[in-house]
Amino acid sequence: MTFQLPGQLATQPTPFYYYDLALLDQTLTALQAAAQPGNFQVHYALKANFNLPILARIKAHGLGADCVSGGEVQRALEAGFAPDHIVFAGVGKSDAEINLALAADIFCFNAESVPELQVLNELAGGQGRRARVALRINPNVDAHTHPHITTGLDANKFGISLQDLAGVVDSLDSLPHLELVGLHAHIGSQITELHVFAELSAKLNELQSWLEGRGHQLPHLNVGGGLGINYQDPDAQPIPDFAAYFGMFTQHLARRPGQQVHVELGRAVVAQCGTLVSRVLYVKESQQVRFAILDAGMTELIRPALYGSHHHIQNLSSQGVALPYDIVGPICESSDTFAKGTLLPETKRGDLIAIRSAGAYGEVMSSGYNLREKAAAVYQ
Ligand SMILES: Cc1ncc(COP(=O)(O)O)c(C=O)c1O
Ligand SMILES: N[C@@H](CCCC[NH3+])C(=O)O
Repeated sequence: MTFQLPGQLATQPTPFYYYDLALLDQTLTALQAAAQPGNFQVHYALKANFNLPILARIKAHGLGADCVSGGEVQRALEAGFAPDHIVFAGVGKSDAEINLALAADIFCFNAESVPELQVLNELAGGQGRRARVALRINPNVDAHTHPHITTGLDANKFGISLQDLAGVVDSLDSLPHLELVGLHAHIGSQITELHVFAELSAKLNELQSWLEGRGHQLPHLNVGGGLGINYQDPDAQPIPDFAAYFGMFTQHLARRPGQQVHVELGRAVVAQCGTLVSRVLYVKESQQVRFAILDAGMTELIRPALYGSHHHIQNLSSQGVALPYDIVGPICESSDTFAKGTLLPETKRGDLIAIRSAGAYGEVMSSGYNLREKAAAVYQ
């Protein structure tokens, strides 16, 4: 499979995000084919991409929604996700956000600290409700990914550390408006070394037995998201290996009879269906470097500037001889660089450039820096 921009988009003003909805559908079909036989329930992590046409497809394939803000809870409801298919995580939920989610009667809050549990208890009581909570634990498992997107180590702000867990569980006795329904963990994103999920499972198994010993049965376990994608060669692997991902939990998680296991994938669902399409404004050759200056920049896709991330870049207009280019945007920052020394066919002003695998954490992280207009999203 090679990437092609639908012909009618060749005249679309650039930059824009192009979403291949057929690929999204194929991805969702493959995801559910891998999840359903093992009875895994997938809550899609809206933070990766919350555009309504994308959410409509995701909902149509039977996934739930994992949200990290009141805005995302509202967006999930607007997209038609049933409240009992919505979960809400986040280390800093505001009172207004908690009240909104309580009023909507969402399935579960993934709670991350004693002070948060206390506020949840008070606000649930104020609404005359009991809030279902899962304790997000910090298992201190290294996800072997970029440090900025590692979330399950002691040094990270996320979750309840294992040393504090006994105290947190004790505190539940004095919080009558909460109902403990599960354990939750999420150790990081863009994970490609799947053995880390075996380590996570082992930690969850230990904790589950310990909680049962204290009289807490858990109707559900939530193992988070994190499955990585192939940024180097998206055409070689447009659909992630979902079977391998679920296989890790089938093999290593000690699931109790009837227990639900939730996963919260974001990137693996939407990354490959999205492409940032841009045009070359100028080619500038200095003594050492040949720059291709695009009309898209870090304002449209910040991942390379923020994490040094690689995205596969193609010139869709040229078949010429390959030359090395530093591919940069128009923003007033030297970090506004998509790639250095990338080989592209000889490139000129007006050429269309595709920046691949941009469907997750692309458009959602865009900004108006330099008073830029938001890029359009087109769906085919
Ligand atoms: C709590 C939680 N769940 C799910 C996700 C989705 O992760 P990913 O896009 O890596 O699948 C994230 C983001 O890392 C997260 O923080
Ligand atoms: N924004 C990150 C992923 C963060 C995941 C959310 N915890 C990325 O682009 O890779």
